[in-house]
Amino acid sequence: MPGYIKIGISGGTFDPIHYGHLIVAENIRNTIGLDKVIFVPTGMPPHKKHKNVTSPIDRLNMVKKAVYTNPHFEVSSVEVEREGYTYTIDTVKHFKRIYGEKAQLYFITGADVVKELTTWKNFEELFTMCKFISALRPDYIDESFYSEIEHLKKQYNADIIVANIPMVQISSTDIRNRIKEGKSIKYLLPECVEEYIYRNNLYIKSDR
Ligand SMILES: Nc1ncnc2c1ncn2[C@@H]1O[C@H](COP(=O)(O)OP(=O)(O)OP(=O)(O)O)[C@@H](O)[C@H]1O
Ligand SMILES: O=C(O)c1ccc[n+]([C@@H]2O[C@H](COP(=O)([O-])O)[C@@H](O)[C@H]2O)c1
Repeated sequence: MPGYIKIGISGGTFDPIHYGHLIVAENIRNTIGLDKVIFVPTGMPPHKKHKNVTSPIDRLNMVKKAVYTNPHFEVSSVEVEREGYTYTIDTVKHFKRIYGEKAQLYFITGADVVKELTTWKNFEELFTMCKFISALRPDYIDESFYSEIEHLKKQYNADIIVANIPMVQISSTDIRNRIKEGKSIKYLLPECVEEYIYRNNLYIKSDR
């Protein structure tokens, strides 16, 4: 259909962004034929109320640096700029307003997030507004993952695709722990992000 574009939205805390996020987004872009992927760092994530998350501005800066060299990747500060807790339903409505009916939105998640989708604000309405694509993730794939996908499809008519792409064993938690323990984080995230972390003394005293 002429003028019809496919947009991926990669939402995350990105504390920090790493090659897992980037490799998954690029592979999904290729597999699904997305025109672009917009990375949306969370502002105040409601599900991490009790955790000590790095400032939104530092997380946004790291995402900007990480995606800079990919012409198909963009960054949106819409959640970082929003007052109060940030919810995906508001973000998807924001992109619907911008791109209108000419776009199909695909929200990209990892397998760990799939099991939490029914706890999200207005998730039933969200399922009517965008498709979901889940990347497999080591340690999160078992019988219950696939039965949850079937449940979401059957019960809520969710359009949710499991991406057939290689798994990447990298997490932000592991990166933060390595920094705290004085270990190397080389090859887990782009060098420009690594430099940003050390220049700004991030995660050295992380209590997560
Ligand atoms: N290695 C990975 N493979 C597939 N999906 C991933 C991977 N890392 C993160 N994701 C997905 O990216 C989104 C944002 O993740 P997030 O920024 O919380 O990273 P994380 O590595 O899971 O962080 P943390 O270890 O702090 O929980 C989530 O949907 C998550 O499932
Ligand atoms: O909208 C919600 O209620 C909601 C609840 C929990 C998580 N999310 C979104 O899920 C995405 C991944 O979150 P996280 O914690 O795995 O980085 C991120 O974009 C969050 O805003 C959204």
